Amino acid sequence: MRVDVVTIFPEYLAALDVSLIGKARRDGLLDIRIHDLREHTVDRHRTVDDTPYGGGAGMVMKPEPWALALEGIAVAGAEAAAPTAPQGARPVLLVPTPSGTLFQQAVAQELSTADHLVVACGRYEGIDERLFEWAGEHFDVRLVSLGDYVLNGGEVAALAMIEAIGRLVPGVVGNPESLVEESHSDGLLEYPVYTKPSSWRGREVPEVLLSGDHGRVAAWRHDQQLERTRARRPDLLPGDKTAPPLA
Ligand SMILES: COc1cccc(COC(=O)c2cn[nH]c2)c1
Repeated sequence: MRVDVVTIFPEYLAALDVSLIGKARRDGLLDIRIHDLREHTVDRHRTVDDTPYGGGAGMVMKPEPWALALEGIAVAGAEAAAPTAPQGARPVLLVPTPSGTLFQQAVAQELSTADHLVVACGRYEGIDERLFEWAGEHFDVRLVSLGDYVLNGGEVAALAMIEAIGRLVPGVVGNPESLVEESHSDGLLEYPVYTKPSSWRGREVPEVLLSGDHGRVAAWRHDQQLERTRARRPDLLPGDKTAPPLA
């Protein structure tokens, strides 16, 4: 998968050189390229923002530098896209924004199958809306929120989304088994985990986990997932949300 990130703070994305994502880059599984939006300005002051029409506080990002940056990527990307990419498979333009649809594991799963992801990191009060209208002609535009809170810019959200998506690309995570039993992969929260020592500061590991009875362990883990999900995220449970508390 090719991933282009456009930002006015390229150094923010240095974290993508570390750990599993960094290794996937070095192994060629993820072709991640960071672009400085200011390289695509046309004035001496390298202006990327201006005051909002209609007034109000803050600044709005100008559409032209973004269009120039994205054109450079989309055109270049078209040549460099994986030869197996189906003709006309438009790149996904992923825009982290408080006004987007909620980013969830299902979205990460879907986007992990894309050939080309372009992530636009907005700042200030946002990007001129016409940029997204223009981009819709060349990209599959996805305005996505990490959650109901506001960050100063899209970079932190981009790191989270790229990690959530990238780790699902085949080969990035060594043992794909570890992707199966994760929180949200089966719609429930993850069960509690334990490791050595079996007795720690007077606290014991649940006996069932030491029993060697895989059937009992699996049943206990599933019960724990249900209990945790009921307690912390009843919204994830299908059907009647007011299920009576566990006995
Ligand atoms: C594209 O325009 C903007 C404007 C303002 C901030 C941001 C950064 O994203 C967030 O703040 C965010 C993402 N998910 N939850 C919060 C982008």
